Amino acid sequence: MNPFTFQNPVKLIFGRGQVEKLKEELPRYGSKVLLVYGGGSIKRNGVYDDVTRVLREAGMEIHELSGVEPNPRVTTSAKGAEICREKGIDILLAVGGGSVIDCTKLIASAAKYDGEAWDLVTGKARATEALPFGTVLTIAATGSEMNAGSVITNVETQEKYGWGSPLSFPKFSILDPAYTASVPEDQTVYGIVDMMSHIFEQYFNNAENTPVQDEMCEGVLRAIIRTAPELMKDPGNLELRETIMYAGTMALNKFLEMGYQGDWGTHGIEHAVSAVYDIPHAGGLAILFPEWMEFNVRKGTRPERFAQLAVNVFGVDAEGRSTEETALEGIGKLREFWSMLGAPARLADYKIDDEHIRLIAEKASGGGPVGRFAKLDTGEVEAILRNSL
Ligand SMILES: NC(=O)c1ccc[n+]([C@@H]2O[C@H](COP(=O)([O-])OP(=O)(O)OC[C@H]3O[C@@H](n4cnc5c(N)ncnc54)[C@H](O)[C@@H]3O)[C@@H](O)[C@H]2O)c1
Repeated sequence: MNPFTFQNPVKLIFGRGQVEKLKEELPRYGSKVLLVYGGGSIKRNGVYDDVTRVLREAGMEIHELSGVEPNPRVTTSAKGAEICREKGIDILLAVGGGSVIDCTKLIASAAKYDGEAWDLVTGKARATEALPFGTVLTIAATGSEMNAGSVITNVETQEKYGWGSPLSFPKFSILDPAYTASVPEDQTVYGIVDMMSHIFEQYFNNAENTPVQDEMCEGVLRAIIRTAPELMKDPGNLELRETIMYAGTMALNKFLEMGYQGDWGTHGIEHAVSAVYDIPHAGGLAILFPEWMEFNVRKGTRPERFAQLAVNVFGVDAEGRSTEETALEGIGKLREFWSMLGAPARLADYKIDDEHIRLIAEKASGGGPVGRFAKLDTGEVEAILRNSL
């Protein structure tokens, strides 16, 4: 293990009916709340009514920012920051998925920053102050509800970057599995792909002596793999929703990533793809991850790590197989699993051809090699993208 310091200050409030806890949590920070949400799914499934009722009962003055896009735009965060300054907002409440939460994280810091919100995303400036914010999660996927990361798109420059700061942890997050029951089938699948991808990013690391971390990653993956097919058959089952919701949070609240740093290269490549083509983040990951894995196994980048995943998570029998064969068998099982759920497998599924592949590879590797476990150069990223067409 590498030396590490771990801190996660998010108060996690999990379970049915827990939205009532907003009454205790919000007034700690003041009385003016900016409710941030997306395209309106929360109005159709009753979450908006629940939340606004509790806010009224708590005596909060409610302001709203709606229309946060999937793959949230920097312009929307800038607009939110403006509202915060104009109205003297005390606390933000994100009600939605990763997109709404990520947008809210940037609003919180941009509201206290005297410059362009995009500066905070590119690293040109660092947040030194931020408004507090809480979340009510409505889709199991990103883990944004319990981490300090945020992914923001600049449509004008065709850039999409992850950023974060110690100030962008939510003060609290309320997770009611019943709120995820209305998530449509395709988004449920994307969420499952996303959380599995987060674990893969962490699992592929170069630290030594990480048996506890390995078993934790493998255990969460096995639970997801057991639960997801049942959930696809029975989407209203709240016990299955609960398992998947908890798994999504555990996959990226950094409890799995102590003592090492994960690869995170595939996320970098996907962000470059979805900055150029506005595709769902996890749809891109479902296509790219197996190709990233296969590329590295064939290149000889620690194939034993991929073989360990194959055996311990996908139940591949290593008997009579070489390490490489075991690893490739596991990747085949991952492809089968995601296809069985209905995830896309090729960039062509999104009508993406080779026109901008070089540009995407350059965007992904602009700041140097991509990934930590496997440091890929632009040519190698381009090869993975071409294998994904
Ligand atoms: N901050 C992080 O740690 C992190 C990690 C991974 C990805 N991301 C980013 O998060 C974004 C994706 O977030 P996401 O996967 O949570 O999805 P999302 O927030 O984009 O939501 C996906 C879709 O599901 C709908 N939806 C959400 N809840 C619903 C419900 N209860 N019922 C019906 N429809 C519902 C939304 O309206 C939206 O159309 C991407 O921009 C991605 O890059 C962030």
